[in-house]
Amino acid sequence: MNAPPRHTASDRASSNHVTIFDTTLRDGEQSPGFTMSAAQKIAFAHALADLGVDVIEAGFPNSSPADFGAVQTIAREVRGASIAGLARCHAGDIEACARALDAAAAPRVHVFISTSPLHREHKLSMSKEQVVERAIMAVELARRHVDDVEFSAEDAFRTEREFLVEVFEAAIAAGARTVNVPDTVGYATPEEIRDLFRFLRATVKGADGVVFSAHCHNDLGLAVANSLAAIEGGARQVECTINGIGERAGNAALEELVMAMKVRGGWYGVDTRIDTPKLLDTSRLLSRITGIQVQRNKAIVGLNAFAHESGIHQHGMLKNRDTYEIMRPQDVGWPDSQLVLGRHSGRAAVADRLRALGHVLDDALLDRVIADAKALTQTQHVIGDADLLRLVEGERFGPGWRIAAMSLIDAGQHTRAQVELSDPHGRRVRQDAQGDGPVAALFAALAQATGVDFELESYEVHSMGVGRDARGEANLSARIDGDTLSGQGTSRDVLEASAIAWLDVANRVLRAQATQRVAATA
Ligand SMILES: CC(=O)SCCNC(=O)CCNC(=O)[C@H](O)C(C)(C)COP(=O)(O)OP(=O)(O)OC[C@H]1O[C@@H](n2cnc3c(N)ncnc32)[C@H](O)[C@@H]1OP(=O)(O)O
Ligand SMILES: CC(C)C(=O)C(=O)O
Ligand SMILES: [Mg+2]
Repeated sequence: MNAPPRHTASDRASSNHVTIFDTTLRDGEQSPGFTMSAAQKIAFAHALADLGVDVIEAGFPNSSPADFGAVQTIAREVRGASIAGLARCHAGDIEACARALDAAAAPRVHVFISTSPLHREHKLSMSKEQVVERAIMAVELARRHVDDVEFSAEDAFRTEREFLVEVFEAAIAAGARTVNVPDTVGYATPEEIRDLFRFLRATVKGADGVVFSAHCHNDLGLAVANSLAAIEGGARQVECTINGIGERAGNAALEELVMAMKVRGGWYGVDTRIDTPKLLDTSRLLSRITGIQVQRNKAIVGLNAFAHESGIHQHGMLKNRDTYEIMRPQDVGWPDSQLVLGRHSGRAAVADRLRALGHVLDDALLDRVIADAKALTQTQHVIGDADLLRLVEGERFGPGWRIAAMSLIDAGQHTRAQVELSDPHGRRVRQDAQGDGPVAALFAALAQATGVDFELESYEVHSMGVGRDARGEANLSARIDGDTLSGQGTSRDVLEASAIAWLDVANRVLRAQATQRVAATA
């Protein structure tokens, strides 16, 4: 214990480095739906250290034996970041916190007490004098165990300014190195927060020797904006969480704060140690652990953060990415931006995607494929590569056989499939066949109906799209006359997607046969 901190508090207070204090495992974990097991907390703490956060608030050790154990293991195993534990201004909490942090290379005890009139009167039943006494007791006791002590004035934003100054001065005199100014209920606006930090830094005795920290909640959706305003006001630590999880509407989202500081570095003039290309993986790890996904339009890590569907934006992106992107997707861990083809897409994006798939179409053919694609968006939201290729082949060579109807009947050890196919000339063919399972029965019926048969080299089905628009995509390939032909199909029903993929191959075989016949008679 008592290992010297890597930088003194006054170094950090005056530098342009903003300390990233991650509280995903404490404020995040204490909110409904985000409780984690000890093993999950430990795995996530390693990911946070890898990401480059400066302080990991690992939990509230006196809240339960499980949290004590998790904080203790994190303190023993995780290196590269300070490990903090939370404690009330309560001797038992502080002793437990110090014990849990015993093996940490850089331990921090974080003590807190409410200072606002509302909390003093209704929650703590304490006078101002009692709150100050408790704060001093707690910081002094924590300092007997560790050098690095943080003091938080819970509900600071709704506290009388002169009393806040008094409490912080007492905490600093007792040995606190970081003083945290939480907007516990997310009530502040950016202008007010900036002003409060400027006031505190100018007024509190000993302010130059400590780091001022912001801890903003998101009840009005202002947590990130308020944290950035606090930095403008002189805060040099921000408390935040991955994906913005935390009490009620959450805390400031780490990934948003860090990227705002990076992308708008010229404005804020500060930096962090975060290895930003790891942001997406860290966010996804948290989603896997908690089972809660971020919304598609979430900044930085949502599925739409670098996806463009509308034609005007896609056209701009293809000319110069800066038209519609303020950062590179790779800077936060995405492989690239995505131009999604859908109802709002235009010619430039369709032509570009087709070029990437090896098809350069003349204007007339491209117009027809675009019209077909727009028609397809009546029944599906997203046009995948398989859809686009089938539309091109359909326009070039005629659409070939299509599924008009299909059904499957479980007949004990076998399955019977019945298919009805149609073609653009009005021909219809109906066939049924038996197989070991639904896929075998279906493919046998298709082979008999079309007169084309082949052995599959590969066959796989996976999902594409999400929610109401989730679809199955089937991909298969077959070796025919020395060539490998592949077929793709999409549908809400994976068996129908498989049948479409099978017919995709059969139609190519039939077209090739027709072309050979024409050549032979010419
Ligand atoms: C803004 C925040 O995020 S604060 C952190 C919130 N996190 C949590 O509460 C998660 C962990 N909490 C717990 O596991 C439990 O609440 C415990 C173990 C801390 C306490 O449990 P209990 O002893 O059953 O008390 P309970 O939760 O009902 O009430 C809290 C008590 O702490 C007191 N208290 C609250 N904050 C503080 C504080 N900062 N310093 C001193 N005492 C405090 C309350 O006045 C109340 O005291 P009382 O029991 O004498 O009335
Ligand atoms: C414990 C403190 C820092 C807190 O989480 C809050 O005030 O929101
Ligand atoms: Mg909080």
